[in-house]
Amino acid sequence: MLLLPRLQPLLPRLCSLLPSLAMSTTGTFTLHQPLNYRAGARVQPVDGGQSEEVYEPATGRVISKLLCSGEKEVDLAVQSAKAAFKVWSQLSGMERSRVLLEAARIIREQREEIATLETINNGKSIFEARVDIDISWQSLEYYAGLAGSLAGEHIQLPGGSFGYTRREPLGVCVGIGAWNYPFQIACWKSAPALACGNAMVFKPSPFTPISVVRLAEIFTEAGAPKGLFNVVQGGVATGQFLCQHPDVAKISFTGSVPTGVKIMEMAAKGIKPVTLELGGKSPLIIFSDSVLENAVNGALMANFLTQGEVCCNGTRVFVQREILDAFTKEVVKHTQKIKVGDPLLEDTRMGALINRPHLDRVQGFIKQAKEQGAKVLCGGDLYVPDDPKLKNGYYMQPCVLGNCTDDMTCVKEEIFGPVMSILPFDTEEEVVERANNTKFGLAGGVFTRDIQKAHRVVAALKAGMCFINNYNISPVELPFGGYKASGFGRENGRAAIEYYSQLKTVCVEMGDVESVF
Ligand SMILES: NC(=O)c1ccc[n+]([C@@H]2O[C@H](COP(=O)([O-])OP(=O)(O)OC[C@H]3O[C@@H](n4cnc5c(N)ncnc54)[C@H](O)[C@@H]3O)[C@@H](O)[C@H]2O)c1
Ligand SMILES: C[N+](C)(C)CCCC=O
Repeated sequence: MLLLPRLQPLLPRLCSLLPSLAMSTTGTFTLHQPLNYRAGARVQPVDGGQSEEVYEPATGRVISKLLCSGEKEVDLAVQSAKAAFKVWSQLSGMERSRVLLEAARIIREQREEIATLETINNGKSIFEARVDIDISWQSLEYYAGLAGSLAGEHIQLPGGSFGYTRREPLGVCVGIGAWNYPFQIACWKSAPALACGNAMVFKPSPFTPISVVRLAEIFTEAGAPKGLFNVVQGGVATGQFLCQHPDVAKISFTGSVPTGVKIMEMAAKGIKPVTLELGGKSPLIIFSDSVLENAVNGALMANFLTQGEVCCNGTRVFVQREILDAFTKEVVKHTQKIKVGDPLLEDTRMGALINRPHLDRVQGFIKQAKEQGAKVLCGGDLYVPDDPKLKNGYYMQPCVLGNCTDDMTCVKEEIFGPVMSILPFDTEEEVVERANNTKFGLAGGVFTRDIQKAHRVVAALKAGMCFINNYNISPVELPFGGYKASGFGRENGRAAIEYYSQLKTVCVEMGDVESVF
């Protein structure tokens, strides 16, 4: 019941939007409304085939069912986006900006409701879900700010002739999302796409289909043309229909490396540009001259947000040998204090993992780590909360592994769970070489008081998103994306504009035509 007083002022609105949310504590929410959104309304897919159960990770309950969209429904969504694109792309940047600002305002106003939905469907703590929703509306505000200033160049040519460039939208963009940050991923994709004048069809992960439909409703409420942002639900087949659709101009994908490869293959066939935000196994390097408390807090931030299900997590924690014991002792002490349990309770800091198969997979990594010689310094076991309604939830104790070496599976593969591996090192040269010895290149972090060393080391890291003396903060002004197998293209920051627009060059002759013939 802890959230109810906080939700009280919103109750009339919540009751009208999602009747069961107003009554929700963990274990009470159900949703029977359609989960597709097309042409400004929730709809059932015209050719909905397979039905998928949607779970509440905190309890293991089925809370909704989605119908996977087939080829016809995908086509209707794309046609709806195409129609909206005709109108939206003709607006000025300032006009588009106003709609995005209004959407950001509505998200702020409904922060608690959306964060609650996210927590119920994803399993992350309400504390974190609120931060995700804040980052989401900030993304809309940021691109609303840029929309009015998107412009080309004027270039003088001989004899008074000149050229100019126009920054134009691409058309209908497809967004495909992962389940760890459902609402935030949709905002990171839709905000720059819409600011540039595109329309979007978004497919969330079938594990977390719920909150993105709220985003679609909010865009409509904010004054976007009907069809500007559509949602189709489904898994592999629905994603493939989207990627292969001839009227889709661009695909922005967040997910695993193997799926990223398939997306790129499909995009290649249609010569469509792609943005790939893929997985990682990022290094966090802690030098002996770090402020120990900051380094420990940084390592916790780098490993345990969203139950460790974070693409850019710094899961290979390299610690300089002089402080290995002191760092390990502190990090274990703090990890043991992380409150695991009901994600809707205010003091919970780690909720439930996304589903049973994923929890089993993470447990498998820990078992294998032990077999390969790693030592469990804390956590790693399944956690069964006392509250009977949480008995079938997907909980585990956050885990710190010591005695790790670079060749262990837990150090090489993305676990996507709350498992930190500690690796000792001696010299700067050695640690840079080991940190880069991975197929991934999403992120990296350095803790040191030596400013020259900090910049030298991040310059040497082969990773797209580097942190000095912090980790996993996400200002929307900063570009985010990977090197190597972690993908390419950028979300956030001005850089994302490049990936949602194209440049037209216009050459203007002011004199007569001098033919060479
Ligand atoms: N770099 C980032 O920004 C970022 C952010 C979040 C998650 N991730 C990565 O995502 C992975 C976890 O997410 P996941 O399990 O949802 O990934 P996933 O690759 O299994 O699925 C991602 C999305 O792709 C869809 N999909 C699956 N196969 C498809 C196909 N053949 N064609 C079209 N669409 C298809 C899924 O339905 C889902 O919506 C991790 O590897 C994580 O690192 C990366
Ligand atoms: C908001 N974070 C923590 C930087 C995560 C970004 C998305 C990666 O999964």
